Amino acid sequence: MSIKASELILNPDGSVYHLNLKPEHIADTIIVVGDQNRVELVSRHFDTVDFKIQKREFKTHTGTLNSKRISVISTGIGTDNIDIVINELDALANIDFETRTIKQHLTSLNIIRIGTSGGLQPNIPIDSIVVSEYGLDINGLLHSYQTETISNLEMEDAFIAHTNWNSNKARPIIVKGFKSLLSKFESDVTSKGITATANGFYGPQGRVLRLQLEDAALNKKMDSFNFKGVKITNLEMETSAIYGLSHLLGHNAISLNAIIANRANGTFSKNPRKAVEDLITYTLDRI
Ligand SMILES: O=P(O)(O)O[C@H]1O[C@H](CO)[C@@H](O)[C@H]1O
Ligand SMILES: O=c1cc[nH]c(=O)[nH]1
Repeated sequence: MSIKASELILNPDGSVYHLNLKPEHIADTIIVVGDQNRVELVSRHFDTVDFKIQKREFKTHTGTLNSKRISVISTGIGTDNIDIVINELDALANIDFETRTIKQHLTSLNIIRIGTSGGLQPNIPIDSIVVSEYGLDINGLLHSYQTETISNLEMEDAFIAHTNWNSNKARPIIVKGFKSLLSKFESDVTSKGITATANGFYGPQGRVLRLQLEDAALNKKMDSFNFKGVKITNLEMETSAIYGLSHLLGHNAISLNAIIANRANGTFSKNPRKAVEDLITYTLDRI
């Protein structure tokens, strides 16, 4: 069955709607970063960059590193943007744009997030790296899809009970990471745990400037959550959607974050750019 023009939207030049990419423009290994200025910080390590494009916040560079073809794409901020990026990347890999039909042989992409994040545990140092063992959706995005196969009910129920989760909010979904990529990217300089993915930077991450929070104790309750030894390490805005959509579409993903804020101690990195550059080097050394 052919996918309608209103569902799979292609630009007049045949590229996919938001990313502005054609299938030949992406590699099977794709680094995703939030900040469009980070694309260049990654691709300047490549041996070659043979393709560059940008539309809105979605900037892509594709090239080679040690003979391996790699793309780096900026997602902008938030799971709403991740929904666009992962669905359009999957379409580029697995839908025939001529016939608008799903390909017989599907390609599994390796998607690697290089992000920044706030640490929740007091003992996770500023400027260190957290590898996400799980993504915790406290933003609701994944509820638009059929999540029975990817959710972890026992863990989610324990989180809901521990935090006395407000039932007016979307039910949290906890998605496991991908074993092979986890073992490739974790080391004795990384911490690992659950990455909570919020749908905002201020209230949704427990920050107070002028507005009071619905649940002022939520960050503390997340800090102290412990499910069979697994704790919530950090808060950011993309990982749960990357993990959830990657599982559902048959891709592999890993999320690596430089901890630039420590929410438990109230501290912020003195040099966040260096923390990000160190994470880029760490990641590229292991690809
Ligand atoms: O630095 P990036 O990758 O954008 O990640 C983090 O920074 C942004 C908020 O400042 C959010 O996107 C959050 O997830
Ligand atoms: O605290 C932080 C730091 C970076 N990004 C976030 O989403 N939160």
